[in-house]
Amino acid sequence: MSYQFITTAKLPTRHGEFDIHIFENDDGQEHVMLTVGLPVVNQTDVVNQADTALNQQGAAPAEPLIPLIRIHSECLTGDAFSSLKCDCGPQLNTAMQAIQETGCGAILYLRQEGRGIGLTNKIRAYALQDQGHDTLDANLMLGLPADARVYDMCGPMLAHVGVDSVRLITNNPDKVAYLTQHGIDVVERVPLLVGVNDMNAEYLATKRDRMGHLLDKDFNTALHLNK
Ligand SMILES: Nc1nc2c(ncn2[C@@H]2O[C@H](COP(=O)(O)OP(=O)(O)OP(=O)(O)O)[C@@H](O)[C@H]2O)c(=O)[nH]1
Ligand SMILES: [Zn+2]
Repeated sequence: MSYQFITTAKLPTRHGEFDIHIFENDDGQEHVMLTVGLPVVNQTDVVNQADTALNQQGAAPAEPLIPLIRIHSECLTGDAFSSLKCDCGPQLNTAMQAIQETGCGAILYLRQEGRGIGLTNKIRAYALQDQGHDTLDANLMLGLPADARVYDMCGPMLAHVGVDSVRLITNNPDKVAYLTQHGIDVVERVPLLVGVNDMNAEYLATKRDRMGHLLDKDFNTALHLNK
C-alpha cells in the first residue's frame, strides 16, 4: 500500500493550534496528522526538526528535542461521543494537550475504527460485550482478528515532517515494535493512563491481561502521562 500527502491547513483547537495534514492510500482511505513545531521537509532533508522548532521561538536548544508522537486509531464512539466504554477520548485529548505543551510533536490519527474491523463490526462486538463477553472474545466470536490494524502509513506520515526518532505515547507494545522494526527510533515510550472509569476498567484489564498492554496492575497508580 502506498500513501500520498494530499493537503494541509491550520487547525485551531481548544488545546492550541495544529497543522492538519491529510494523507490518502491507494484505496482512497484518508489518514490525518496533526503537528506542532514540525515543518514539512523533503524526505531527503536532514533538518533537525526540533532545532528548527525552537529556533523559530528564538531559543537555542541545549540538546535535540525528540518529538512527542501519539499514534491514535479512530474510535468514533470514544473520540466524538464521549463513550465511557473505552479510554480513547481522554487519551486523544491528553495527548493533544501534552504535544502542545512540548511544542514539538504529532498526532497520527489512523482511520482504523474498532482496531481495524470497522464501525459496524465494533458495534456488533459491543452487542456481544453487552451479553458479558470481553473485548477480545467478542471480536473472535465474530470470526474477526482481535486486532486487525496495520501501521505502515506511519513511516511515510512521519517522513513528511522529517521525523525518524520519537517519544511515543502508548501502552501498546505492538506500536513500539512496528516503528522500531521499520527504522523509527523509539527513544522513549511515554505511558498514558487517563479516563479510567467503572465502565471501562474491565476493558482495560482485558487489554492488559490478554493483549499485552503495558498497564500497571493497579490502574490508580504509576502510569499517568509523564510529559
Ligand atoms: N473491536 C473493538 N475495538 C475497540 C473496542 N474498544 C475500542 N476499540 C478500538 O480500539 C482502538 C484503540 O486505539 P488506540 O487507542 O490507538 O490504541 P491502543 O491499542 O488502545 O493503544 P494505546 O496506544 O495504548 O492507546 C480504536 O480503533 C477503537 O475504536 C472494542 O471493544 N472492540
Ligand atoms: Zn475507544
